[in-house]
Amino acid sequence: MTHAIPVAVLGASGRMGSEAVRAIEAAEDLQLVAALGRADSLQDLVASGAQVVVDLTVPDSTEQNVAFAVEHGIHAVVGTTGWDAERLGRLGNLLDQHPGVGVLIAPNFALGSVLATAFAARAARYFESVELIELHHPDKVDAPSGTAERTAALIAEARRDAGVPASPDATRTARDGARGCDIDGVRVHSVRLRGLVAHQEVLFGGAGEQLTIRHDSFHRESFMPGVLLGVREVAGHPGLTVGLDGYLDLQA
Ligand SMILES: NC(=O)C1=CN([C@@H]2O[C@H](COP(=O)(O)OP(=O)(O)OC[C@H]3O[C@@H](n4cnc5c(N)ncnc54)[C@H](OP(=O)(O)O)[C@@H]3O)[C@@H](O)[C@H]2O)C=CC1
Ligand SMILES: O=C(O)C1=N[C@H](C(=O)O)C[C@H](O)C1
Repeated sequence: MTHAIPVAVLGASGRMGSEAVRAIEAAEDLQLVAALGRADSLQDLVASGAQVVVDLTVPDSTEQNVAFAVEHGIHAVVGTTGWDAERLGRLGNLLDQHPGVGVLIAPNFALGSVLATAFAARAARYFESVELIELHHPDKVDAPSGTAERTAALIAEARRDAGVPASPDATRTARDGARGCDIDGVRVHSVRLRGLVAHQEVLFGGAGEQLTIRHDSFHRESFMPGVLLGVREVAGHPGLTVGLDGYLDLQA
């Protein structure tokens, strides 16, 4: 049998990090070599001998964590939000200087969510109107969700490519926030509610019809197969990959 991949988790005591620690410990082909939090030094990553780090921390720290990993030749699987175009650009440049290293930035590790986003991008050109609602637990620190940012961007790109005009909207007066935020012309509404985990609806409207593409994560175990897939695959995908779909064959 081949050796187990040594893996470190950053943000190991958080909601996602603790779930990832359990999943990695239960996987025979992976070995958890470090479970680190805010108080630990990133040097512990190097000392642990990790080949792959899973970053499940906070938007404020993820960029420096991943840069450190790349500079030390450690592949990174990143679920943390906050990776806007500027940060991705800087990471791409850094990876150019470390050509053997792979980084996966996965806005959502749940297979159903990855599929829902792909379906939404596919449907985007066929409807006059589109809006998006994301719904999460109230302990989430960022809004809108990273998944919503990515879904909206892909929908906008598909509509632009197909020459679809902006969604109709006659609103002339509105309270702040009433129409959500605007991501590339797609309105995104964020709900924070105790009892929820992670949910998203993409609403498409055409004359006399509506298509809703909804995904629900009821438990964080839904993200674990994607985390494990990322850990197993990242070394084989040098450079930057955005979206778990980059490791899946969604055309099949
Ligand atoms: N891609 C996906 O499928 C998913 C992504 N997420 C994203 O993952 C991130 C984490 O979410 P969640 O687990 O709910 O958040 P939590 O707040 O529960 O966990 C974050 C953890 O990171 C730790 N942390 C903060 N700063 C650092 C640092 N500099 N170095 C190491 N650890 C640090 C925190 O420690 P302390 O408590 O000491 O502050 C905390 O334990 C979010 O961005 C979220 O949006 C969440 C679910 C799924
Ligand atoms: O904070 C969360 O919980 C989640 N964060 C990610 C996001 O912002 O999209 C993924 C999932 O929605 C859960």
